[in-house]
Amino acid sequence: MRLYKAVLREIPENLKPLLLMNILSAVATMSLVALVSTAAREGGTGQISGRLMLMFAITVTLYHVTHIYTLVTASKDTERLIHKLRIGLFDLIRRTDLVTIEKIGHATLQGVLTQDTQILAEVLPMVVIGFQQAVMLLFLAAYLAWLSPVACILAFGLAGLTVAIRFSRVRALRTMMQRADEAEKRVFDGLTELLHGFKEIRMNALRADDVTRTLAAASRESCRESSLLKAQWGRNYAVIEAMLFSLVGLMVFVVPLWVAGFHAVILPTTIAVLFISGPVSTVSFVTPLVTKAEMALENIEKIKAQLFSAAKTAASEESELLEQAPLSIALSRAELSFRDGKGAPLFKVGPLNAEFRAGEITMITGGNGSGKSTLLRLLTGLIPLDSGFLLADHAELRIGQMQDYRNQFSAIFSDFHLSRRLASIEEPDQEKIRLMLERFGMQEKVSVVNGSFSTIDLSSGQRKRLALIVAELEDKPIIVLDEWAADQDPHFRRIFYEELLPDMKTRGKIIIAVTHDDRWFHLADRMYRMNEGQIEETNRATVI
Ligand SMILES: Nc1ncnc2c1ncn2[C@@H]1O[C@H](COP(=O)(O)OP(=O)(O)OP(=O)(O)O)[C@@H](O)[C@H]1O
Repeated sequence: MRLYKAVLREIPENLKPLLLMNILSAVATMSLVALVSTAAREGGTGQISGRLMLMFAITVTLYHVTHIYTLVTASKDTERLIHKLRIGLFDLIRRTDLVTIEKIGHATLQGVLTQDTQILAEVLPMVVIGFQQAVMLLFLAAYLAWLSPVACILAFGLAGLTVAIRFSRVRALRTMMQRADEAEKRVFDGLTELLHGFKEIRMNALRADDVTRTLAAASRESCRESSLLKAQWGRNYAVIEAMLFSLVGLMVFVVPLWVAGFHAVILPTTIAVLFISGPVSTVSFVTPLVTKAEMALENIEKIKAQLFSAAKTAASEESELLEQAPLSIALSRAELSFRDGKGAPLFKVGPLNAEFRAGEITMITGGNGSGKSTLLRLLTGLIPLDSGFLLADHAELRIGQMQDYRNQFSAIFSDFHLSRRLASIEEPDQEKIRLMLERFGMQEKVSVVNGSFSTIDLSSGQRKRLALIVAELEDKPIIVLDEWAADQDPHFRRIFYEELLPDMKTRGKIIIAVTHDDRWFHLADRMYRMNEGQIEETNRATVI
């Protein structure tokens, strides 16, 4: 029971009070059956005592209070469980390396963090109610056994048989749920394709037809799987209903034929059986939901385990600071292979040997797909090496130092993300921001208000300029720029190469720039060229 273990591990605080309330509510239900039976008997004589009415009112109140407590606590605890699971996942995600995150995929992570947690949120309170009703059934069974052992055996025999039939179908239902979930995921993927590729789709009828055809097929499949699943649910529900009516019939028509003197207890027994019907129905309704919640939790835990093992390799428990801001960083015999799902290598980078020094501009060039971005990811510690070493000031970096090492960088990757909040800067220097916005011709468009840019709805070149302003404000010892100037106009390109990079150099930064701008290669102190995953140091003249 994955679900039970998770509850025990994450939110054990209210389990005992919940159990107590469940027992009280079961006692209240049992008392209600007895009171209703007595009142029905007394009603036949034309006299109902006020004491009985008072006891009835107290018992109903007790049931109501315990039920409310169970519902409210279960809902609150479910949200608490989800919050804890999410916080755990957020923390693991931030500690995991980039390859693992990319391998798992954004869609899967989003699915786990939203859909699966949502399923838990909906289902867990119902499971608690199911448990409450199961406890109630135990007490009602005891009461029925006291009234008539034969009636108890027959009633619970039939109820047990129905629930057993339901259980035998759980595996089939689970498979159906999985198929319905997978079909729904294909619809989601198709929708993502439709929305992300909207521009291309609008411009090309053939592409639009193909995407909508695929999406329609996925939706049809999802419709079919969900219909099958819901039809099965409907059939199951009908079986339960038929069982409930059969139970009453059994008590009224069959048992009196077998058991001598049963007529004396026929009224309380029938009332007890009517009270059993609700809980049996709830328990059998909740059973497949447990399966659904278990599946959602399984998804969450699978991703959590994947993230955990990657996070464990990426960082040690003991975090260590570097002795100083590095004056040189290097890769030595560094290797990395991208592999497919079966482990077969797709692309190998390395062995890489390269050094980057403070007060130097190092430019990296190379064709598309030659491994430049991968080199930057390895050098910045975003992805771990398969073999070889990452060095700072000629000393191999220890796992515990990796976070502090990464903290030494400002980076603008080709797929950079610009955040509106200047979260990486403790106290933004307003004057410096104003001057930089002016230098980049952005003073009319953007300002910084309460530590956030007033807008980031800008052109891609303008967003890159803002990213560079952030990097300058961070003022880290190492700056990595992946084709920063590629989408800048000639004016800002010139400012970048002839003013900004030399200025950073004077301030003693390690500057690493991937670039194809051969017009400015002469400004590099060191040049590397990447080719099919290999790196070679080259002199500027050869490259030009
Ligand atoms: N996550 C990944 N999984 C599998 N292969 C990858 C992955 N990332 C990159 N590759 C492969 O590694 C090779 C190098 O990619 P990389 O992005 O480093 O090249 P690049 O030199 O930066 O290219 P470009 O100039 O086009 O940006 C490519 O063949 C690419 O297909």
